[in-house]
Amino acid sequence: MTAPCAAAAMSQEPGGIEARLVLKRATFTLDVDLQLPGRGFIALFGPSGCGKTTCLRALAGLERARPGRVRVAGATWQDDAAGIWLPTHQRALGYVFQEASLFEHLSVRGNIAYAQKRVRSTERQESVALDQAVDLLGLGELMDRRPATLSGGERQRVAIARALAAQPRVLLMDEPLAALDAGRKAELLPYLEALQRTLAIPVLYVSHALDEVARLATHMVLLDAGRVRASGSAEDLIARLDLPLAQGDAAATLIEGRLLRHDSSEHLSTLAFAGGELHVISTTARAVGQRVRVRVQARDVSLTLARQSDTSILNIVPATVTGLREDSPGQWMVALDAGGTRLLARITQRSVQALGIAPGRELFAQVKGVALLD
Ligand SMILES: Nc1ncnc2c1ncn2[C@@H]1O[C@H](COP(=O)(O)OP(=O)(O)OP(=O)(O)O)[C@@H](O)[C@H]1O
Repeated sequence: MTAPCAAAAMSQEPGGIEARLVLKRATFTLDVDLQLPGRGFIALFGPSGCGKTTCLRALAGLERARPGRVRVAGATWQDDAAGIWLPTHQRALGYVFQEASLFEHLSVRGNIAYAQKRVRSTERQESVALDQAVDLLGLGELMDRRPATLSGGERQRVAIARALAAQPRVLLMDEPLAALDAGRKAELLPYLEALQRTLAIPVLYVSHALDEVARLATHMVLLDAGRVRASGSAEDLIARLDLPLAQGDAAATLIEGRLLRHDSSEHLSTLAFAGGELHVISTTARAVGQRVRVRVQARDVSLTLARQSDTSILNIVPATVTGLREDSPGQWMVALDAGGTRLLARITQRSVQALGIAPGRELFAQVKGVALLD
């Protein structure tokens, strides 16, 4: 944790993360080859036991992959072929666990300062960025408090700020919300979203909660039994019919757009995306032109062959069917392309037959619910 780098809104040199990791255990083998972007939230996603934590620990050097090769932002942390192995404390990384282990005898300020001290003084050029991290995590009011007086969510915010104070080139987060109840999770998520928008370093984020991933992830790695089943943009992976994410009640798609206007009397924002416009209820006024991301659940999308006019549904988008698959008895998942944006609709088998739904069919997607994510 000694190299200089951006903590918050400063730019990281290009390079991203490259990792070739093979780690064999008695009943499990991690065998992955990852090329990941140099910024954004990268979700490591998959069922329990698929190797998410092992992958994070191997990247951090807490466990030794053999063979292994890890490069982060141009720095080589491990290359067995070249005889290079950096122990964890020499890797410029921050690690946030399920439960924050803070120094109980130090204040919040003391905890953060401790991490900052570990960065060599010649490399400490990021104090502005650190202030930003403290700001982003809303810690201003808490700086003099002792950990014992903080809620679980507040402790996690301190743990994240402390990890950023070490000027990491990558932030590793292992299910940081898993130990929190629903209320605390909801409190912490907006802070994570702020980090997602602002941090110039990549965040590898382990989770098996699809709703969390849908809110935060820009890139996704889907792991299955120690191997990479798919890696790509969260928008793409989440909507692929050949992957298990586009299944059941939780199936949803992510749409990126720009805010066109906001009507404060109706609390209605309109955003433009590649497939047209979407209206979404929003109680906070936002700057026109701002990038916004919305989530549309497959169960909230219905299909019509002709554009409806006498309907309470505001969002009607022309789309083309790209594929379909049986989702559960009597229910089908239909994949759609709306001007290059992926959408999913979950409809009954009877409707599939009645409307003649098949790849290439042009129709209209009626979107009943749109949730604004950031
Ligand atoms: N210290 C260990 N010794 C032996 N096997 C282990 C050890 N730690 C984990 N495993 C096994 O390695 C596999 C991958 O575990 P890992 O914790 O990486 O999975 P995970 O995807 O993070 O799971 P979860 O979502 O439940 O946290 C599992 O089969 C697990 O039982």
